[in-house]
Amino acid sequence: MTTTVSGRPAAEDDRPEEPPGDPFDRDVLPTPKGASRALLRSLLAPVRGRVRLAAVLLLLQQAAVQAGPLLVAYAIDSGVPAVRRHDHGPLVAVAAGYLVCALASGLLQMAFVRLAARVGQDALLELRGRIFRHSQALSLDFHERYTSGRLISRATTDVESIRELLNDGLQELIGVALSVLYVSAMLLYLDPATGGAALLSFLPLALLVRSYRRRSLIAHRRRSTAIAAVIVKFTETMNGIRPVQAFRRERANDADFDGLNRVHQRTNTDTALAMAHYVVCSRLVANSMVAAIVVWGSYRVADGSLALGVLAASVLYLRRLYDPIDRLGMFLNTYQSAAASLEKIAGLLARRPSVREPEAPVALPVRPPGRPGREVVFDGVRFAYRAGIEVLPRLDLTLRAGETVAVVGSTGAGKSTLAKLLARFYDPTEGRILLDGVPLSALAGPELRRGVVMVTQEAFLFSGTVAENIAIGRPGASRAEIERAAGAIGAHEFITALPDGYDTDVRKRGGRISAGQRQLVAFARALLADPAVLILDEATSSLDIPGERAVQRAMRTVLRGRTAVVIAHRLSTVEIADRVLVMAGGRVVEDGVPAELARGGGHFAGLHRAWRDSLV
Ligand SMILES: Nc1ncnc2c1ncn2[C@@H]1O[C@H](COP(=O)(O)OP(=O)(O)OP(=O)(O)O)[C@@H](O)[C@H]1O
Repeated sequence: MTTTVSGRPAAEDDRPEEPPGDPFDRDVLPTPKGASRALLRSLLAPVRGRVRLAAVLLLLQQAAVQAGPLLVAYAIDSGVPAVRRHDHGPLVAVAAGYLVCALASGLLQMAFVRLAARVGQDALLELRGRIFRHSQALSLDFHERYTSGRLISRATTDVESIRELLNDGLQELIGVALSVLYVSAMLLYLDPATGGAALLSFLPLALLVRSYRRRSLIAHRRRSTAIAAVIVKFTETMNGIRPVQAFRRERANDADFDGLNRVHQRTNTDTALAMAHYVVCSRLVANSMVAAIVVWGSYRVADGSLALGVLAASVLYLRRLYDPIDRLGMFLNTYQSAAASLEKIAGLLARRPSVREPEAPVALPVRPPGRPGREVVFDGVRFAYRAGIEVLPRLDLTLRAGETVAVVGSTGAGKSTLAKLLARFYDPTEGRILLDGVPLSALAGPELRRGVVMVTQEAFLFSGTVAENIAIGRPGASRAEIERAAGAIGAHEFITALPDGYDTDVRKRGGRISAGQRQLVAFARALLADPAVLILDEATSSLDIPGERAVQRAMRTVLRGRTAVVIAHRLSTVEIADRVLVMAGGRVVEDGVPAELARGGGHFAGLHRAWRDSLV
């Protein structure tokens, strides 16, 4: 079995075309063949013209650089004998030529670097934008499994390694390739025997490069995975800093982080070791070759079959031939790092949203005036998050337009799943969900979001002002509309009491807005959105009595005049509902008017009694 730079078996590192198990357990998602290259091509396509111009600049710059030793040979073999004849012309011409070449090479280099930097930056701007847009468009099931830490790693460290390739790496590669071509041509021109011998030395060097590329790609893949793991741990810990501190998880987290950090350090060392191995071996080959050619050339100069100037120029050219081999190592290092990153980004960009926009969207029928909300039908709906583990076995359910439906049941009963299906965060595995007779899957995104809105438990606030947070419900809403919505919800008073009123930044003065107030802002947002169907995942965290009353009042306002589904955790919420659904094991086991069900002898009656007792 072959072993890798870090001593682990190579087999486990081989490119996972069809990796066993869950692809999300790995950092590299399955990528269609050639996707990395296609991605790079598509990034460079809009700047193709400038890439060509940059290549021409580099071509000319190399020609200026490589003219040096030829001028030296001319100076020794023609200039010096001419000086002996008191003819200074050739030597002056050599000096002038040298100066012109040096100047031209500097200016061309500067023009190239500026152009290449602009090309690289344009391509990266596009790539970062693509990663963001694509990630945002991917469905919830993807985000639940991929994690935001990995996405951050893709958009930062992976993009950064591609930046290095575009900025420095390509210049290195083109520079190396051109100088090898020029130098080989010059050597062959000066002395075909020496040139031929130098070219032969490329054979062991090519083998070295091949082996280095393989080792280094493996090392870089591991390194990029290790960085992502560090970022994932970091973001997860900081996002959950409250439970971390509440449960004194700091020590355990330190230990976990230390472990991941060390893996990262080790993978970094692995990439450096692979590079060092290559550099040492390539220098050994290069130096042995130069020594051999110098000895052989000296004998040829001694027996008169080679001019001294040609030997001197050949040795200068040989040095220039082998110098780029180190630089080639640098380039390969950058390239493999970028290739590993490109592979991961391509894998991410190859994911398609599992919840797709319809190809031929259908509009919702116009609501008759005065009719509140829309009718919702779950038609033979079955659902599994993961293949084989069915969470909703089969659901046939009709929610009448304008009805407020409370959904209750023990934890894991499937309440949130039902709500998320109705909000089309997921598509049913089988069956359809209809809104006034139109399948959700046939509604275009904006139409769906106007039709169905879900307010989640955590009542998330985005960075920005309170007014901006409410306006998310209806972009473009006027300040008066925002204030009216907040007033209807009963949030106006607390908002105006904030230091900058509606213009208070919710993040900067973090924590200033309490849990109950956050919910009120979320309700105001929903009221402004004015959807036909509102889904509300009631917060489980208990508020103080005035806070609770304010939220209850606000809830009544926001639910009025539409079809509403509330995942209820409180008796007071169930009591305002027209209908209650009791769920167990993914099925609706009871369905009726709350007061009637409470009088019966089923699940809900028990739950109702327990609630009442807890209030006494
Ligand atoms: N993202 C997910 N991936 C896989 N399984 C999930 C996912 N979300 C929920 N489940 C599973 O689906 C089942 C129903 O979960 P759901 O969240 O709908 O229950 P719930 O009634 O809303 O519970 P709770 O009141 O605790 O929120 C549970 O067995 C749960 O483990």
